[in-house]
Amino acid sequence: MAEPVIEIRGLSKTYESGFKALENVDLDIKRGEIFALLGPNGAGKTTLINILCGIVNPTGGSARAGGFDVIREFRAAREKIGLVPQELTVEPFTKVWSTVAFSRGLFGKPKNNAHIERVLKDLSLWDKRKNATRELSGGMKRRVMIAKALSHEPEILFLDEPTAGVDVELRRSMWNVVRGLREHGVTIVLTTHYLEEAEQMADRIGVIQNGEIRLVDETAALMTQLGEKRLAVVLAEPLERVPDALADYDLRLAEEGRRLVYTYNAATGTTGVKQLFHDLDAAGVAFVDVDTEQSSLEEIFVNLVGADR
Ligand SMILES: Nc1ncnc2c1ncn2[C@@H]1O[C@H](COP(=O)(O)OP(=O)(O)OP(=O)(O)O)[C@@H](O)[C@H]1O
Repeated sequence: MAEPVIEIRGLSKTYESGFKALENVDLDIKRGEIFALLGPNGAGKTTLINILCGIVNPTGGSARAGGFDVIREFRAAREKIGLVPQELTVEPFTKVWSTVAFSRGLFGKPKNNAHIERVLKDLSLWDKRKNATRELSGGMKRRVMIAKALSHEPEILFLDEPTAGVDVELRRSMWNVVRGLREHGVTIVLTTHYLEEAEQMADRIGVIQNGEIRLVDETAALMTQLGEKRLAVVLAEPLERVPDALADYDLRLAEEGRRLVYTYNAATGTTGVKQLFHDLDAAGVAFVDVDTEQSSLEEIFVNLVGADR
């Protein structure tokens, strides 16, 4: 495993109200990966990020970011981190260049115009550098927030729901921006409830629910290990019910009996598809076409977090 850039051990948070927002979280984030923290509202995603950024104090456990303890070595750890919070908070009248350069100054870093220029170019904001932020579109403002978070050359970038309330086109362009940042060596941790976003963007996904990490895995492995596949057989003649001869298969009729849907797990090795075709033939069920589909992360997620979602 690549060297972890974030190490979280037994981290817990009970708020003063007595509410347990995090319970005994263990998690390593690898250097250079895009990690998606996926969970329903109130799962504890922001609490976790806020602890790593020194905004919330944990009530148990420890965490290190970029090699520094986030509490005992707060300043050093914080310098390694760029945070893009959920809410858009840009100063309306300040010019893009100044607002980004100013953020760098807040970390006590010496001026570095070449770095600011590179960040603005990476985020396609270079042409807007002389504009006041209020003259920008919502998507551009969000990119300004990212530029600010990158101004002090952090190793780790936290994006708390980077595409909340953003349209599909902008969301896709944001995904490209984030992938580009990874190519420049930044480790990215993002929170999302958009499953598609985690699926499209992340190298690994951690599912968090009720303050506990339920599962961490490579996105691709998650998809195949947990992914059920479905085979839809398009029937020549609609059926009223599944023939008794096929009762041993996980079959259901769809589209008013015009499709017979077979569910199986592709990861188990034997799919049973060949035998099913044989048995369909033997039962005198004629078909004209087939399609397969793999379950999306959405379904996996719903199966995992169930009714609490
Ligand atoms: N200051 C606080 N005092 C008491 N409870 C809090 C406080 N901040 C957060 N919580 C509670 O902790 C839980 C986790 O909140 P958190 O913001 O970490 O969730 P989240 O996963 O980021 O949710 P969302 O996806 O809605 O942003 C929630 O039930 C929330 O109400």
